[in-house]
Amino acid sequence: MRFEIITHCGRRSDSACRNGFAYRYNTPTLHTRSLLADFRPSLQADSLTAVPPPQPHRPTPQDAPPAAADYGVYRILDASYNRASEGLRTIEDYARFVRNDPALSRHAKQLRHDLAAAFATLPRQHLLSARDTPGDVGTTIQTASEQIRPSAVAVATAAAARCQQALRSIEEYVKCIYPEVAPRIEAIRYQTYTLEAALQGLSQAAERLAGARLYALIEGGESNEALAQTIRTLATAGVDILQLRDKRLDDRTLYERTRAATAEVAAIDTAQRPLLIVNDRADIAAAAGADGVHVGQEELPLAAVRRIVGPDGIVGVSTHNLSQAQQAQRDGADYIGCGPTFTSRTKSFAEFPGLEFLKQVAKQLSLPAFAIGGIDATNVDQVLATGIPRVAVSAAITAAESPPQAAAELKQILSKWSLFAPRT
Ligand SMILES: Cc1ncc(COP(=O)(O)OP(=O)(O)O)c(N)n1
Ligand SMILES: Cc1nc(C(=O)O)sc1CCOP(=O)(O)O
Ligand SMILES: [Mg+2]
Repeated sequence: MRFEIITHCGRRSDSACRNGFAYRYNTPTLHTRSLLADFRPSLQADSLTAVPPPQPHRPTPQDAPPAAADYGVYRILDASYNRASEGLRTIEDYARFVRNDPALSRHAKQLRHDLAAAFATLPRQHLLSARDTPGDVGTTIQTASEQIRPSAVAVATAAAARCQQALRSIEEYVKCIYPEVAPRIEAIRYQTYTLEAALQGLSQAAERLAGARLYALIEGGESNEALAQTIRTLATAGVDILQLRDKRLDDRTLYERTRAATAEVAAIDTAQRPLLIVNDRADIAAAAGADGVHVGQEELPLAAVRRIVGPDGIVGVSTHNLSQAQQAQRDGADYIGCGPTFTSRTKSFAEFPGLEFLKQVAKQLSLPAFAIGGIDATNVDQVLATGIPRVAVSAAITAAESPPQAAAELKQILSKWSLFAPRT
């Protein structure tokens, strides 16, 4: 992604930009947030929008009672300020309580404070005295779309749009009385576009993970086309996450298989598109454009993996006891594998934490947890009874006479259970 610092907006008079920098991102991408993190050191410590610190409000001729002609402008500024602040708070709540994302939360909170600082330079008593909620003809105007909010991210996205509109209104009308405030509002408005891009981009992968029940581990197959065919049939059968796990392949072949798998998954209709995870290799996952990587207790630590796949990459961690599961959650894993549960045809183990471990995880952890190890349609009910509604399997599907049929049967059993069973 490329972005530019605009110090003199050619299309507007110098005065409009004299005091402020506007940061405009040309092509917001999923990595906007990580770039912003890189860019932040050059911004003022206490603000995301590089603007002069708020000057204390000094009496000016404007502090005389507002001229009748300005009364309506103060009403607009007061209402739009409240709308923008409420919108930023709504985004912050989503980032903090739904996404558990500290950077996104901090970004929204800082913009709310930047907006308050910009308004601190306006005479507050004029804004309050112009407020006339009972006389506001707009309070009863409702549209049908305002009542439709299908998901938490839809709420946050609608809040971002409302916030941008309110900030644009402030930016234009404040020029009537305090033109020097307009560039500060413009800089905040551009930051809300970055927020909106991050909400959109991050939530799609996170929401698909949150809704995932059936996770299949597959090998690289004999060719890219054979792998693509496997991906198509398992996605159609309802597999939510595909993990490319093939210890036989050299790096070059694993990379090529992952590239082919990434392209195949991208061509699948959104409603049936599985997440694509690479086993062990964060470098290959990142280089090939997969959705993420799965690492065991002996692979790179999560912090190192996160640096490779970036803040938007999905990172799963294998866990074999409650302590490892709790540590993975503390480290910021997006999901965990919990096993081995039963004897596996794919990998041998000396110890089996089994169903007891699953019960502990179901009671004490909040991130998505996939039971793994020897699970198939004959014993999956025992897993579900522990309170874990998600499973990761290999042989139950790949060694079945009809892998898509085995996948569909497992998915049908899993779909009967809520993903968010109450913790007993
Ligand atoms: C979903 C899921 N859970 C656990 C594992 C096991 O990963 P790991 O311990 O790294 O062992 P290998 O798969 O590398 O043999 C997994 N791959 N996926
Ligand atoms: C790769 C792997 N890891 C496990 C763990 O417990 O960490 S169990 C396992 C094998 C999963 O294959 P199947 O479904 O055929 O048993
Ligand atoms: Mg591994």
